[in-house]
Amino acid sequence: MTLHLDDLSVRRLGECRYDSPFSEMLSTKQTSPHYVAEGDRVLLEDTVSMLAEHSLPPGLVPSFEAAGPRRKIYFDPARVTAGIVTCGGLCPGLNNVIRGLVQELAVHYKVKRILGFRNGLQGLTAEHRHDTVELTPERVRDIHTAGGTILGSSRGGQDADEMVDSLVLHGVDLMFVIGGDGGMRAATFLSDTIRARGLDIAVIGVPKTIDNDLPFTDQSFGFQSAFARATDFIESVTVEAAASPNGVGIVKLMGRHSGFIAAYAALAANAADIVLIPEIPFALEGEDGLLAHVEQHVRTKGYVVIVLAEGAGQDLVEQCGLPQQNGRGTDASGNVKLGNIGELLKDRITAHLTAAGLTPTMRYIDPSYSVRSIAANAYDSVYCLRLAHAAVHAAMAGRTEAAVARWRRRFVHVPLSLMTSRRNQVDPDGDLWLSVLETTCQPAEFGLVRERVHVRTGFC
Ligand SMILES: Nc1ncnc2c1ncn2[C@@H]1O[C@H](COP(=O)(O)OP(=O)(O)O)[C@@H](O)[C@H]1O
Ligand SMILES: O=P(O)(O)OC[C@H]1O[C@](O)(COP(=O)(O)O)[C@@H](O)[C@@H]1O
Ligand SMILES: [Mg+2]
Repeated sequence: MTLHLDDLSVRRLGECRYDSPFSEMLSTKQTSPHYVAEGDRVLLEDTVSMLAEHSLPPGLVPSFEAAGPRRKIYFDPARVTAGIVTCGGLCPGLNNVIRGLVQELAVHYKVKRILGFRNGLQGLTAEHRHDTVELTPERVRDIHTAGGTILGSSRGGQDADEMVDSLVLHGVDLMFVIGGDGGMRAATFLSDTIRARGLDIAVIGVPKTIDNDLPFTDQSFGFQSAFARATDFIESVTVEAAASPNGVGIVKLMGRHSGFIAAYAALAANAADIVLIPEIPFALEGEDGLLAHVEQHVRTKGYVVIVLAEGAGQDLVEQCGLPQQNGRGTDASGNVKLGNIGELLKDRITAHLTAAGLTPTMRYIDPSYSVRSIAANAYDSVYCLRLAHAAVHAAMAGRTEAAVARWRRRFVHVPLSLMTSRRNQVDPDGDLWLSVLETTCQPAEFGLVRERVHVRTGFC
């Protein structure tokens, strides 16, 4: 993918004229080093070879604007109303982000009115727009101890004009959209309409996805909590498979198009023999196919453990799955409904091993919702809080059509257009996948020789 310098710049609503009330907290006030300097930017690329390739003067080196508090802000905090919405699938840490936004807005910027829209973007439709929740520090004090989102979430398309009408009706100046790829597209859609109507509303996205499939962010919040939980299931299935004659343990994890949860959980458990992800197609039959490898493990070790991302092997489900295993159409948000690769593998492995005289003891777990509905762990709690702080600073400083993200371990502003420009996936030629191969000792390909596509973020 090739980027231009303009792609990295974040839109500003206008000149920042107000002193930040944040300065009351910082002892050195206007000169505090905590304020972000105008020229503070975070490099897009961090390898010497990539930087050398460009050999550009510093002002032209591709970089993101650093997030954080500004001395001067765009909005007058005393007059501001903020809105918050959570969209799409659940993810550990949603409540932490809501809590962080509310606390930062109310305590440090002294924003008096913060509205939560209920049940995702549905809450911005004409029918539901009056069913909002007034959010205060007291209301959100303990919400981070629970998974899910106190605001509710949903999938499904809404009319942008109708949603912007709701923002206008409630007098919303700052809108925080906590969502995945769909939510970031919806935030773009909202921003386009706001801009077309000449309204002074900042839209800031907080990228959310347990699949870790959003680009330009080191790792999405909640991901670490989710894969830690997934690890427990791999450990249980391993114990079961190891204790059973011809044991076959299969854990199917979420990951529509990206196999990060499967890869990380498999590494953490360090017990899987085979990891299958959407990024790497595989064959069932043949001497290098998956079934032959499964049989070999059962013959030599006595059992086999497979960690499977739900989006893996979709071509196989389509070609040879039973009708009830096939995915059909799309969900309300337009996401492809996946076929059930877990059920297909269960059936095919059982048939194959039985025919080979190794009647298996099948232990198949699909823990999907139990993985993403938990509360954030300590690491993600910190991460969510800091993302929320960055989001509030960005919006108060009049940044819009942008998401806050952590890039190269710094918090930055990423234009929404970039956030939706590509999908973050496990690079089959990268070091993460190599670690999986090193740990499982599985072959790089199961019966299929992959066409090698070199994925990297280019710049011109
Ligand atoms: N291209 C789009 N334009 C406008 N709204 C969208 C678009 N894609 C998704 N949305 C909306 O964003 C919300 C969240 O999307 P969804 O795909 O369900 O979850 P996520 O944000 O977790 O990816 C849904 O209400 C959906 O209708
Ligand atoms: O919530 P649903 O509709 O059952 O969809 C399940 C999907 O949601 C996810 O958990 C996350 O998707 P989003 O974060 O994009 O909403 C996927 O891993 C999974 O495929
Ligand atoms: Mg999504």
